[in-house]
Amino acid sequence: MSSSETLTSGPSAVHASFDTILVLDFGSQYSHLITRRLREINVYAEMLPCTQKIAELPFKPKGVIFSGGPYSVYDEGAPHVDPAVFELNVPILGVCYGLQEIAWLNGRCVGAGEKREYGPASVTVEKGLTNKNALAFFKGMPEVFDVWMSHGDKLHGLPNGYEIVGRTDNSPFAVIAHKTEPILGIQFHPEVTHTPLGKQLIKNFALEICHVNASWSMENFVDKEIDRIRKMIGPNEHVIGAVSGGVDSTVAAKVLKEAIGDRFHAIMVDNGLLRLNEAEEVRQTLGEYLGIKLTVVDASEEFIGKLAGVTDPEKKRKIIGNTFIHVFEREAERIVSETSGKVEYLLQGTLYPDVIESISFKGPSQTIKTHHNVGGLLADMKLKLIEPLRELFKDEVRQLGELLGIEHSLVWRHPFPGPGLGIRVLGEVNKAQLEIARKADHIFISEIRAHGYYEQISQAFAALLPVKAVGVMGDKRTYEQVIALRAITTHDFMTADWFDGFSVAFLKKVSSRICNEVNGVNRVFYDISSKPPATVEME
Ligand SMILES: Nc1ncnc2c1ncn2[C@@H]1O[C@H](COP(=O)(O)OP(=O)(O)OP(=O)(O)O)[C@@H](O)[C@H]1O
Ligand SMILES: O=c1[nH]c(=O)c2[nH+]cn([C@@H]3O[C@H](COP(=O)(O)O)[C@@H](O)[C@H]3O)c2[nH]1
Ligand SMILES: NC(=O)CC[C@H](N)C(=O)O
Ligand SMILES: [Mg+2]
Repeated sequence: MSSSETLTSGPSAVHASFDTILVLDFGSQYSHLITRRLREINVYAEMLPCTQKIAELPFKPKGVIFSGGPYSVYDEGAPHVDPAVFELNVPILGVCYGLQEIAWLNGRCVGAGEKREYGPASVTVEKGLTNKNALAFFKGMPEVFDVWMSHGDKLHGLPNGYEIVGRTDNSPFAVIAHKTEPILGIQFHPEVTHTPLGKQLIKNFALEICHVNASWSMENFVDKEIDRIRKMIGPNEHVIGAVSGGVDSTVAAKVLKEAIGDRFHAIMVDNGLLRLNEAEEVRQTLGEYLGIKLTVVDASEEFIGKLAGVTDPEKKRKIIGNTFIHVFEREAERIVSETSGKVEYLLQGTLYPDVIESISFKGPSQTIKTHHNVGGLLADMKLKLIEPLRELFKDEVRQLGELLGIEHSLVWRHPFPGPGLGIRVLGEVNKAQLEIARKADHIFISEIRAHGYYEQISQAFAALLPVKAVGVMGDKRTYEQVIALRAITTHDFMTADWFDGFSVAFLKKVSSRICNEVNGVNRVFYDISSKPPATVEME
């Protein structure tokens, strides 16, 4: 979602207003959890790749955490920090690979262990500790505590200037601390919930060793952000915003509305791939609840025309993404001519996970799907981006939405992808197929709401499969299509489970309503695939 030039936060009030802990990512699948845990205790944290040049840091952190990682520090080509990080003179905590990195840079005392250690272990704090930073790190902790390990390498000695302050049966160097400097390393992972007191340790590092002011909260964030945006835009300019009715763009739009009032122009594109009554409902709710005037641009013929005859999912996604760009280009021109004002900025609802994905040390992962990308507008339209949510996780966005008084149902809406029904009608998309998918989806979601399942599920939809099956209706043979129902639960949409809470009676009702009410369908399947190996959407 975010282009490479926006990897770091750019001009932001955040660092000026909140003490920041920097997490340097060595590619662990848990790296972002460190950031999460800090935010949960009201400490602002940001993650950057471990290769970040310290001289180019856009802010001065109050402390640095080195994450875990899949590599071995002694391997050729293994990632290493810019040694200048030690000259920042701020506390450092190394986690797993991070600990090994500290040991490697200070005496090369790391090698492959005889035994790999995955799972639970128990740390015993050294008796009679006098190390000031270790005492601060263990503040409020019992002498023995459970932790979760995941490593194959280990320290085979102490790095210069360090001492052991905690050990486990298998790891004599489970917790080490520099004798005088505030630098610590731990072999276990405090960020995972399997380390029950891990959050306390992270808190101790941030508050007792880095002495951060733990003031990060949505309340504190929002006023500053609105103020920053207002100043950035100035008193005369207009801003165009792509608004879908989804949580992210709705909250972002509300922030802009607060900042610049009617100089914010919300645009929703009716791409013909929306759900039943969606454009009208979004127009009403945004107007009614948020006082935002939304222009719905009907571009359905354009989208559906361009999709004619295309069956390849990636081609479909690219066509949809590009067509969005054309529509926004035209809209920006229209606003310029109607207001005779300047339109320099485009609002986008980019979230922190989108940013994290693009900064991870692991580098660009293989493209599974091309997400339709309003960020593509950047190059084409010469518009600058305003991304008020680019530092936030989804649950923080929801919190912010509630704080801004956005109606509950809008804040807790399931996500709906930009390409919409275009990727839920599998294979070729045309009006007739869209109509079938739209009706089936409406029945499924209405029943989910009626049965009180909506908030137990992270996302649900019906998809139309491009296959036909034989059936019998009113004594007549039918040869019709198949609807697949999908409902998932997930924390972050990176992995997901299929929802296993539907009652049999519910499934019977949905299936019977779809077959009876939607012409062209004679079978209904329920998708019981998790992600991975499946994905949430089917295309
Ligand atoms: N039909 C649409 N009209 C205008 N903009 C759209 C449309 N669909 C998507 N977008 C833009 O694409 C962005 C990304 O879509 P995405 O679905 O990830 O976010 P969202 O719709 O705001 O929230 P949610 O993830 O809850 O659906 C949106 O924030 C919005 O800016
Ligand atoms: O705005 C979007 N534009 C897209 O192109 C897109 N593709 C998938 N999704 C949503 O992303 C989440 C994960 O979906 P997948 O497991 O199918 O990748 C799910 O919530 C999907 O609905 C999209 N959202
Ligand atoms: N989880 C980690 O950081 C693992 C670090 C290193 N690759 C090891 O196996 O010890
Ligand atoms: Mg959406």
